[in-house]
Amino acid sequence: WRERGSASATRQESDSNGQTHTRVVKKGVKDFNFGRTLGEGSYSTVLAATDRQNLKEYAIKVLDKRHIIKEKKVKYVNIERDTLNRLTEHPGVVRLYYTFQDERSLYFVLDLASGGELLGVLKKMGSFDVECTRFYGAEILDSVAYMHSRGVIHRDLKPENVLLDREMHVKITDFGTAKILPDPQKRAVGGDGSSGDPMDGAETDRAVSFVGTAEYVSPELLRDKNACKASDLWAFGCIIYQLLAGRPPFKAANEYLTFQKILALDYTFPDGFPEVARDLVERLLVLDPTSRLPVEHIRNHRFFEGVQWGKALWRQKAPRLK
Ligand SMILES: NC(=O)c1nn(CC2CCNCC2)c2c1CCc1cnc(N=C3C=CCC=C3)nc1-2
Repeated sequence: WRERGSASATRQESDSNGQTHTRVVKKGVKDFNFGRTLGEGSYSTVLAATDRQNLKEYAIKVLDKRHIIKEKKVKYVNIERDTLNRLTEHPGVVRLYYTFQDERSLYFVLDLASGGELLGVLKKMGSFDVECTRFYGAEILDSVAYMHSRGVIHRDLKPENVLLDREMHVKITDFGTAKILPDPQKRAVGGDGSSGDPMDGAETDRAVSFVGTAEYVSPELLRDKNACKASDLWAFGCIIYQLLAGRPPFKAANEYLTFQKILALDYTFPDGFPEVARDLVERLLVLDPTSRLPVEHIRNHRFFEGVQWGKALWRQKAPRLK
């Protein structure tokens, strides 16, 4: 399994002539103290870990090689690693520092988000007010816009995958089901490396083997197996609704009934749902992905009036959750 990621440690060594050389040393399991389990997947476990040399804390995703091969998931593991290697320059995305392996497992050394899941905080609060929804909505949107600009569709955006760091800023995770778009430079597109086309990434000719989490799945994925950038914006609309209402817009007794509600756009706003947010959600929860509000128009929507986008957003103090 070819490894990627920057060298993780260096050591100064002198040779017989007294010459000092810098040796690149790959870290390994013995360099970490492993702590609590943060999450479990069908072929991976995520553990909190501390680097014994510099005491830095990480989340280390341990993937069982035998299980990956048996479950035919090698492609997904490579997609996840390649996706994470593309998304290294944004504060809102969990960063992959480096990987290493041993006989049995692969190890992804990742940012630790010690604040847990946004969903956990939402459950404690019941629902967020407009100010908190605006802040967390802005950080999620900024992170999704960055992913899309790097040719990545998340495809399973949901409050469980929106983590919080120590300062309660957003860290989006779980790219195991992400989709990497063909390099737009190879197609006639605009200069910023992103086609800007909401249908970018639509899989029209190949069967899509993955469907996200029922409550946040887009109608196009259910109807035509099309996963495109606009599918992440549908999930974003569901998240904005859920932060303010305390529940997702489409939820039924089982997955099949939830899918029927999505395809029929069968949802209502609770009394007291803020008008300005309602207008934004109504422009995102649109059945036709090409008619959904694109990222730049979302940023300029009056719901986000006063938000300082870019670095300033990530430098400000997260609002006290009340
Ligand atoms: N699948 C992953 O890559 C992954 N899974 N987790 C834990 C999951 C728990 C269920 N909801 C989705 C995330 C992580 C990561 C990346 C790296 C990562 C970094 N920090 C945390 N932190 C947590 C802290 C408290 C509770 C859960 C997660 N978790 C992860």
